[in-house]
Amino acid sequence: MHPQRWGTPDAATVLPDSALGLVDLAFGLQDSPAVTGATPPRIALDESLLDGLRAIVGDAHVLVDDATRTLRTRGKSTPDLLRARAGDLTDAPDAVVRPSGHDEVATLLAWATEHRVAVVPFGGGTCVTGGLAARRDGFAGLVSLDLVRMKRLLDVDMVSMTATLEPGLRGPEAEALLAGHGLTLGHYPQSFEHASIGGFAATRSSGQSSAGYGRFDAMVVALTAATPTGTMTVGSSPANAAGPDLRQLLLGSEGAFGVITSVTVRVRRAPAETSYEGWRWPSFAAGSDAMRTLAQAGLLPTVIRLSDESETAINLADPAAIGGSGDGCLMITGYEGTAAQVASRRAEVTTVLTELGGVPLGAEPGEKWSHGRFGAPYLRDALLDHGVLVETLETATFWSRRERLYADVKAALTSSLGEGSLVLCHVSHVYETGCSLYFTVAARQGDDPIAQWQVAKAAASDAMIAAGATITHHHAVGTDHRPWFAREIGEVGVRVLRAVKAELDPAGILNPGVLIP
Ligand SMILES: Cc1cc2nc3c(=O)[nH]c(=O)nc-3n(C[C@H](O)[C@H](O)[C@H](O)COP(=O)(O)OP(=O)(O)OC[C@H]3O[C@@H](n4cnc5c(N)ncnc54)[C@H](O)[C@@H]3O)c2cc1C
Repeated sequence: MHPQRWGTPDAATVLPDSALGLVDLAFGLQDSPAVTGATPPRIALDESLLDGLRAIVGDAHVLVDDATRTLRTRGKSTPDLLRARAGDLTDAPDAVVRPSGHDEVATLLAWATEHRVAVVPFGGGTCVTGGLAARRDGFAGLVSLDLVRMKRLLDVDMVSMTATLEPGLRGPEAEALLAGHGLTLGHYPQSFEHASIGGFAATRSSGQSSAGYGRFDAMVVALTAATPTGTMTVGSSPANAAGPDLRQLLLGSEGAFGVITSVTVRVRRAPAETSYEGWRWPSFAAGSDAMRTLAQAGLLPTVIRLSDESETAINLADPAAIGGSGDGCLMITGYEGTAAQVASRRAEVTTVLTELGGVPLGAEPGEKWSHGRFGAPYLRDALLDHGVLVETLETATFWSRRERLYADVKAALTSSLGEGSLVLCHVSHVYETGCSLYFTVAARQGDDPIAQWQVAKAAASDAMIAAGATITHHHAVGTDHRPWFAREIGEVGVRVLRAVKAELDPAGILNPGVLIP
């Protein structure tokens, strides 16, 4: 991936004149070019430590060149991109180390413990919560443990419908391997094209088809992790009552407890048919109530998302048509499966949504959404180029608190970003008992856009905790969410996590400063 932008340069969004005119009107166009030619700081690891790494993974897999170190610096949140655009590479690792498999990872962790070297597991690098910006003070150096060589499909069990994957597989690579067996995982976060299997597990990711396939953590039946004090293999059966579920200790552990070296997931037959369509609702509340009705009746489609009035009006999915998308609230529904499954679920959903007052818009909005579903992050770069601050955040709550959460977070963002800012929202994931709200903001960049965003983010995070919601539904904790995470889980929860950390990583070499409050 480009070190200062999302994805690949070929896919970059070029804003059409119509959109540029609207951006100018809303925020005032300001040229905001990225600094080029910045180099990472001096390598802190001395030659004998680098030789130690080389002895474990081989000379070719210990990389210390500027370009590789730059590419493994931080993740892809807007503050990460703003720092990268400003030429700030202070979080660059001293070396990038690429193990070939579980045993080399385990040896690396033992070596790092002995030599007090901090280790940051690196999957796809799409983290948006500071989970790749570990603390380095008190350590002899910091290495990025890049899982890029661990890309095998280790096993397929067609009887149980499970597959065991190595962590370095990116979303499309995993899907391509599974497609060879007629299977799919069905996990499509917006970062799908670049994020990895290990990253999905380590952050408890949730994809756009979560209504049909479930969150990533719900797909995982077993996993193996190398920790500094030994290997943990968990998940001996589809379900059990053998004490607390230790899979859940590793899922969402963000590289702070161990490095996930294989993941066994539940898989499904690749869908023979897919069909996406749009619905219009008179209000966000009416559309949300319809989603709740479907979820509680057990009638969810594979994909369901609902934009609020502002997001519907702005129509971010299609840069060529920004600002031109009509009234009310747009809902996208999608169906995947056999032709019979698609037809029957679509008929059931259509009956319920029509009864509740939804207006069917046909296939066009659905197809447009499906076509552009991985493209929106490129729009952020185009807007950053023109001096617009763009960022997202997400949360989740129970249905009975949805309205308050929406109002409070929106008010917090609007008042802290000031007049002229845009705050957009959609319901991104739906459950029987509640849903996730995903906010996108845009504002004119001030002199210090990172501080500007941090103020807004803190206000929104306070509002989430005050409303009894979670600080994150699927982006994870990283470093950015740690203070609010501590408030969410309470003092005893914090002590439990610290105790686990002390047991699995007594020297604290794994992702220092990430996750654990
Ligand atoms: C544009 C954009 C869109 C996004 N959309 C979504 C979305 O729709 N849904 C969603 O859930 N998230 C989304 N994200 C967030 C991000 O893609 C997810 O958190 C993803 O799961 C991270 O995977 P990764 O492979 O890139 O992990 P990385 O960014 O490499 O790492 C994330 C964290 O996990 C740790 N880690 C990585 N691999 C391992 C491993 N094998 N063992 C232990 N620890 C490990 C890292 O140290 C880090 O702390 C989005 C991000 C961006 C930039």
